Amino acid sequence: MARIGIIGSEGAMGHALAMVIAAAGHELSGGVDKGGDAARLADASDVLVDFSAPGALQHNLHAAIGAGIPILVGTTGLEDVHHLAIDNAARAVPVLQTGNTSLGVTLLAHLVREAASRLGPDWDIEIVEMHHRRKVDAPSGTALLLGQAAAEGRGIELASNRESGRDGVSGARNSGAIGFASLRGGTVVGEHAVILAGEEERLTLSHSAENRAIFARGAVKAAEWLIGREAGRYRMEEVLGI
Ligand SMILES: NC(=O)C1=CN([C@@H]2O[C@H](COP(=O)(O)OP(=O)(O)OC[C@H]3O[C@@H](n4cnc5c(N)ncnc54)[C@H](OP(=O)(O)O)[C@@H]3O)[C@@H](O)[C@H]2O)C=CC1
Ligand SMILES: O=C(O)C1=N[C@H](C(=O)O)C[C@H](O)C1
Repeated sequence: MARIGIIGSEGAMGHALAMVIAAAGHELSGGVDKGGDAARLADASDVLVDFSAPGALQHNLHAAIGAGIPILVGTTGLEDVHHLAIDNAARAVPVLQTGNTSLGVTLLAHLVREAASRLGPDWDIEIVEMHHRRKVDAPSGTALLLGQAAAEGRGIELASNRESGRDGVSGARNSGAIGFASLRGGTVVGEHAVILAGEEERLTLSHSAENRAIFARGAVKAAEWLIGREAGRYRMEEVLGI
């Protein structure tokens, strides 16, 4: 049994996590939201699970370091400065950051890497995602994770080949670009499709999340796995062994 502390405990993911933590026989050591004391929560926990907001990240990493415990970062909308902070924190404690903790998306990323590598640069890659109307960041963390997998398969950098938010006379598609399109509406939990468009044929690899429990189950698995590890930055693939 592990003592798991939730950052973002009153949010949609916080509620999904609390149910999975109880079902898995772990102890919910507490939860914090905006203005809460993450350091105190960390002192009472074996591991922190963060599904909150990018603005909270630095504070949460400090809390984990202060208590000497691992932290799983599921929050999306992260920028370079956040990834740098994660790299620094990972020198002191185990940290796992991922835009999607589900088994399905973790496997999908492998398939996308493989497809992008085998099909080569003549196949255009476009990533389409749809989420609920409350979502504040775009493209989704998952779309970016899948874009990163495609870029790795291609042997290119995502940052310099990324095209998103096309509008107006935006010009023809740049050769080798990885495109992103984001839809928002209703209560959609998470839909992602990676389209590889070639000459007169198209391959689509996709994932549909039907319930946030899939993210919560993966997050709890990752939290269990992180306890007792050496300091370092880990990936979801390592947790799931795929
Ligand atoms: N990696 C993955 O697999 C998944 C990632 N996510 C990501 O997780 C995050 C949360 O998603 P979701 O639960 O739907 O969002 P919600 O908006 O439902 O919940 C966010 C929670 O975080 C809290 N919060 C906001 N700012 C802070 C802060 N500075 N410190 C502590 N808590 C804070 C909010 O509290 P308050 O209301 O007081 O502001 C709220 O309780 C998003 O970034 C989302 O993209 C979501 C699903 C899966
Ligand atoms: O905000 C959400 O809800 C989700 N966020 C993650 C993302 O940005 O990809 C994961 C999932 O798709 C749900």
